[in-house]
Amino acid sequence: MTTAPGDEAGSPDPLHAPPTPETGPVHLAHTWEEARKAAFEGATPIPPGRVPLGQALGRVLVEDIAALHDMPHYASSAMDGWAVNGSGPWIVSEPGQRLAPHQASPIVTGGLIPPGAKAVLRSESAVLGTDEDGLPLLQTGGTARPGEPRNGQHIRKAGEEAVEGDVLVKAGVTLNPAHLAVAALAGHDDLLVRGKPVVKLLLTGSEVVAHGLPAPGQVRDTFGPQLASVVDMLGGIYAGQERIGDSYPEWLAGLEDLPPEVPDPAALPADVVITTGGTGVSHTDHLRRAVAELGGRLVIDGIAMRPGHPAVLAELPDGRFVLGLPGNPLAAMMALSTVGAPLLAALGHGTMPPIQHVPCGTTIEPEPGRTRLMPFRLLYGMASPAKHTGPGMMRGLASADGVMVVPPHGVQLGEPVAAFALPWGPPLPVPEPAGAKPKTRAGAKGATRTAGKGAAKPAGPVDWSALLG
Ligand SMILES: Nc1nc2c(c(=O)[nH]1)N[C@H]1C(S)=C(S)[C@@H](COP(=O)(O)OP(=O)(O)OC[C@H]3O[C@@H](n4cnc5c(N)ncnc54)[C@H](O)[C@@H]3O)O[C@H]1N2
Ligand code: MOO
Repeated sequence: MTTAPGDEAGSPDPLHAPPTPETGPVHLAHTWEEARKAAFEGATPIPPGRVPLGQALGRVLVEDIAALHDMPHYASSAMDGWAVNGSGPWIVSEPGQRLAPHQASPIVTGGLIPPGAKAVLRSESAVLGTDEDGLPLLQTGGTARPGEPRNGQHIRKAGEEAVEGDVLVKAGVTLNPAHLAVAALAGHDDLLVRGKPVVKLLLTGSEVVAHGLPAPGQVRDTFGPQLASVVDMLGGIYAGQERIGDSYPEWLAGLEDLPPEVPDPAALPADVVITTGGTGVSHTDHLRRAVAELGGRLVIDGIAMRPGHPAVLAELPDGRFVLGLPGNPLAAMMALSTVGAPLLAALGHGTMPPIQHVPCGTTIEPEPGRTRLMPFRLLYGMASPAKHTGPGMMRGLASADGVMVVPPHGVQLGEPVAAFALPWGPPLPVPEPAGAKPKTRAGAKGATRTAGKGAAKPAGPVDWSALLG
């Protein structure tokens, strides 16, 4: 928690103040664009690794899945009934033994076909009686059709699905549940998949409570409920969270990644640790000091943007990245979009998250020296800044269609402004090239009819909800 006076309303502070001749230039190492680039270029794609089948869903396969044995690997019965050799009647012998001609033995579905067996007679097509010596004798009967059982009937032959070495799934696919089942049938316990960053969360702040209504001085945690899913949407593997207070030893231990007292073989080592809070300059903000004590280096130390300017990206000597998000909820999500999204994309073999342009629905005044990230709602195809977007708020982002990247020199009404989609939201609309004709399908159900030259009525009812903020 930052105990120095906050900057909720944009009051002067050492980092936000514009440069003056007295103070000299404010040093925020990176512009918004530079920070994205530094995060993307500072990370190398994680090499492929083997993961157990239970953790392979959604991963990209790097090595073909080939059958490690014939599938099925033994001949088995497809029915409950009798394994038989030759035509009936059959003398009944012990299960599993070699069958001589005119011998049969009981078998269940999936059971190993005994040597000598030529077919399986379903139990409902068989009648078990006795011969004149009182010994068990099997005959066809019941529902048996003429000629039943034919040679090979109801026997699943070994190798009828695949023979050893057959390629079942080609490298490059994104693994679905059926692929995992095939891999199991083929005898695999794990698969070689493309690297993907494992992310752990370190949520800090002794004032943060995870349940119920917080007392004055406490805040309800906004990160626990959302960050795991956002990490997943950004291409990471969420691997758990730890909550700590504001003391330096807790920070140090939280970042140290000491092996647990009881080792957990299923635990994944983190590639990225995302911390929340503690990026400020008060006596309770320990991120930079802990990184320094662990021998880490700062890749990004502050970004000329708002909100989210104190964001930090560091790399520890063991190769883990530490992404320090500011404690203010909206600031944290903007820092995550700016630094976390490119970082996770690069580690996971992805491309730089795209930036598009949307027409700005209002004029936004210049604010020299920093980029502003403004959640917006689309209103008649124009980006209109959402309300309730203070650094500590989430209401505006919760109703937003995307985030505008407003350059320091501002934007004019109608001018295209850079923007990005939200990880959980639909893609931003692609603007139609100037002069493009509206698409119509002649005779299509519900197609808009043009009334006169080029005039088109809106296709559906007008959505006024964006006006409500
Ligand atoms: N003297 C200065 N003070 C501050 C500056 C500055 O430049 N000079 N920058 C302000 C800005 S901007 C931000 S952003 C914050 C960064 O603060 P920290 O990263 O150190 O975070 P904390 O101080 O721990 O918390 C800030 C704020 O966020 C609340 N918080 C923390 N965790 C959670 C959570 N899990 N869920 C909801 N809210 C959380 C915390 O209670 C504080 O209100 O520094 C400013 N100050
Ligand atoms: O407002 Mo701070 O800019 O929350 O990052």
